[in-house]
Amino acid sequence: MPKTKKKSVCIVGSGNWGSAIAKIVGKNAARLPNFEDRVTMYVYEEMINGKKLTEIINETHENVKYLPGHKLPENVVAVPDVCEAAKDADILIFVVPHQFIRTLCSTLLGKIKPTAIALSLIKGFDQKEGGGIELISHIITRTLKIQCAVLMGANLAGEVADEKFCETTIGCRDSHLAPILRDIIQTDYFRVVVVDDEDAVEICGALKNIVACGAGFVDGMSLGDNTKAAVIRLGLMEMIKFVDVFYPGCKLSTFFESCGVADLITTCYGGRNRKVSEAFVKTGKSIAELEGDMLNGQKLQGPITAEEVNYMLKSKGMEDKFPLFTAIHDICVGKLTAQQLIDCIKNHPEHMVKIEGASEQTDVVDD
Ligand SMILES: NC(=O)c1ccc[n+]([C@@H]2O[C@H](COP(=O)([O-])OP(=O)(O)OC[C@H]3O[C@@H](n4cnc5c(N)ncnc54)[C@H](O)[C@@H]3O)[C@@H](O)[C@H]2O)c1
Ligand SMILES: O=P(O)(O)OC[C@H](O)CO
Repeated sequence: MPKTKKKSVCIVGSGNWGSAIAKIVGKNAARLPNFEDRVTMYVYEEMINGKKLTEIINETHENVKYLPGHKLPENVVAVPDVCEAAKDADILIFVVPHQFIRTLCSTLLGKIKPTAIALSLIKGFDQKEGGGIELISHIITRTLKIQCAVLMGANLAGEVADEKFCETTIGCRDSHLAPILRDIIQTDYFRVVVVDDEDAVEICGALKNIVACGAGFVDGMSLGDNTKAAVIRLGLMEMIKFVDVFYPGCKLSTFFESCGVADLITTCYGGRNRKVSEAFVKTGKSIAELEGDMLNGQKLQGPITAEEVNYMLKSKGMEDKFPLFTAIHDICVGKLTAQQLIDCIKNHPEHMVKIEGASEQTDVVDD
């Protein structure tokens, strides 16, 4: 029987989530016979107390800046040059803040194996000229001409690194590739469900970050749990509508996977977007300033995603159909105050009589 060639894995990114996933992928690669032991991890180089972060990671096996307190497996090797890190990889796991993906893809063009496949863990979109958005996995496929599946879920990096039980969703249309991706990711505490609805999985991961900002504004104003639940529910309804309108053919069932309602909940309670948005209301500082003050180099995705979505909604004249997404964007850029959030959603299009045959208008009886 011919032996199947072992697959080599590269993790493109080494932030908070990149490092947490490196812990899992490194252990799985060393444990499973189908993968090369050595996993490369592209690290955007920076100096920490006069020493290169790559050197610190390779010597101490800890990403002291983005995931302090957690040991990475010794077979995970930090590499500062992305082309060097990716050149031999059969599987490229992309996990950088979404604002950096275009540049990274241009750098990698022509420098990777043509047979490589990608898995994107990146939550966000990119603006397309002329008023649209592009999914990050589509950018990877279009630029690098390789297949790209996605992984999204209720996965706060710190909790995953602590090995607390959670679920995740892989969106992959290729039935041959799906089990390979599942195997490199799954552990007994990190359980994987694979669905074929790739685009919806990715869109859920991006849009929930906008809703998390809304949840943070509500917390900042101490409006309580009922209001926060309303924002989360309206956010979910806008997420579903967004997919329905712009990506028809996706499945409603995808919203009930970890990438949907579960990620929405965890981000609206424990995420960075929520935390910074709460501080935005309480301190009056700008989002950019708070990101710098509070996140030690980690990056917020919600406000930029709100801007990307708004760019598209505006160009299509559809801002009023998505009042929550629109209000959150307007608050982030200072066009509205957080206190105006509730005014924007109290007449939400979701608030209607949902009984077939009933009139939307209250009948007025003349006397
Ligand atoms: N952190 C989480 O809990 C979590 C969980 C699930 C998904 N995600 C998603 O994963 C993606 C990556 O998030 P993260 O938490 O790993 O990153 P992060 O927020 O920790 O971002 C910091 C990373 O960006 C890198 N960086 C800074 N400037 C750069 C540049 N110019 N070019 C390339 N890289 C640069 C830094 O070196 C660092 O590795 C995001 O889309 C995020 O939404 C995050
Ligand atoms: O910390 P956030 O708000 O970027 O959210 C992190 C993850 O996406 C949660 O799954």
